[in-house]
Amino acid sequence: MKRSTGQDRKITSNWRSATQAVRGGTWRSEMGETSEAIFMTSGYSYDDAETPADRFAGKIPGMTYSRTANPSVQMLEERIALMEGAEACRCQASGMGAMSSVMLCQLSAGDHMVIAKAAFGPTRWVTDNLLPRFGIEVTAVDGRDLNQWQDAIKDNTKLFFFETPANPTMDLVDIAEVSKIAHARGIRVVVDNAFASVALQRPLDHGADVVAYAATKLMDGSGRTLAGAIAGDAQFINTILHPYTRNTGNVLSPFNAWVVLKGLETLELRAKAQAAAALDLGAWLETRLPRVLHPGLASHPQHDLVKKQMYAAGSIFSFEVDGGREQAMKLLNALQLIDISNNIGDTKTLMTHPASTTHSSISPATRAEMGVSEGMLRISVGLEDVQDLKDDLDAAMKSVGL
Ligand SMILES: N[C@@H](CCOC(=O)CCC(=O)O)C(=O)O
Repeated sequence: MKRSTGQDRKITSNWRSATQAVRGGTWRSEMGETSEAIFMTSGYSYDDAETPADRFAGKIPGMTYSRTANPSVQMLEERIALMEGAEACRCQASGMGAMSSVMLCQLSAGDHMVIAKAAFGPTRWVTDNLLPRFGIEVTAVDGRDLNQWQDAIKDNTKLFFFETPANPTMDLVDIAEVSKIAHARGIRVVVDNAFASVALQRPLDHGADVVAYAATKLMDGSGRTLAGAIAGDAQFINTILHPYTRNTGNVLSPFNAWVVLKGLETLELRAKAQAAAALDLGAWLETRLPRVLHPGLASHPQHDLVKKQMYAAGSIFSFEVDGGREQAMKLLNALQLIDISNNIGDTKTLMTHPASTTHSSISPATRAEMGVSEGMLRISVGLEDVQDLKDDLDAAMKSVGL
């Protein structure tokens, strides 16, 4: 591959996904390094005074300051855009940096947005507490019900936002149908795709306008760094999102961008292997517990939607124990191998009690409304041998009478 081949869309858009994940976006320095370079610099220097003036004026391309652009971050942005089938991408400092930016960059006082009520706790904190402070109205709907999306639309509705699968209820949203409803009224559709990842679901292919990520999760894949990303059409990314992030400073560090670049190289292998392990574990757990919420299982009410919009149901699922918070905590405490951890998308299997961790920032009433019960546990399946995970869960469940 030549030095700038990875940045040439005429070439890279013809590559298949595995090739894009390994080589897309790569821009080599004059040293010809094979691994992407980490440009740990905040600023840039110029050979003459006219060059920065021309770059700031947009007359010539080039870096000016790492809050605006950085070569390592730009390589990651191009790779993600390519993999998503998007025209452009901008990275953010964290997943919630991405979610808050994608809302705040396009909404103004007097606007209205609709969110699927089953969502990550801090996302609901932003929509329920922060946006109303700036005069932005939010309606939360059951994302599974197309009529509720339709009925929630007002003359000032600008944005539909949803997670699919949703954290941690595993509700799915029909991306194509909800996008049709939105587009009929000129509403932009943003999908938080962190639970699936681009390896298992490409929301833009199904009609969504923008895809947003905690790249912290499966994109990094080894639980090393916080990162966020937003991909979509060039007009939105470059003229609506970028001025917002450039001037408010929610940007990714070059080192963290490099970590995610390396993670993307193995994303497809990991996502598929972890999804297969999660399905195996979910089917086994279903023989032991009354309620396993896994869209890949035939028992999930939206199982058919997986076939329509996902390659596989993903590596994360939830289940419930009858004994509420007390029994859920005891089960976690009895684990020997699986980590008690409120994160997802790691090669290590992680389990958490959402009501007391990832969804603790929202009220008990909102949690109940979205279906996050006190007895719910969420598992993010890693790359260990599935039998070892079953043995660990089996012992823990027996110790709490399950
Ligand atoms: N999306 C992840 C991130 C876990 O984040 C936290 O546990 C922090 C929650 C907070 O800020 O309130 C997940 O769901 O695991």
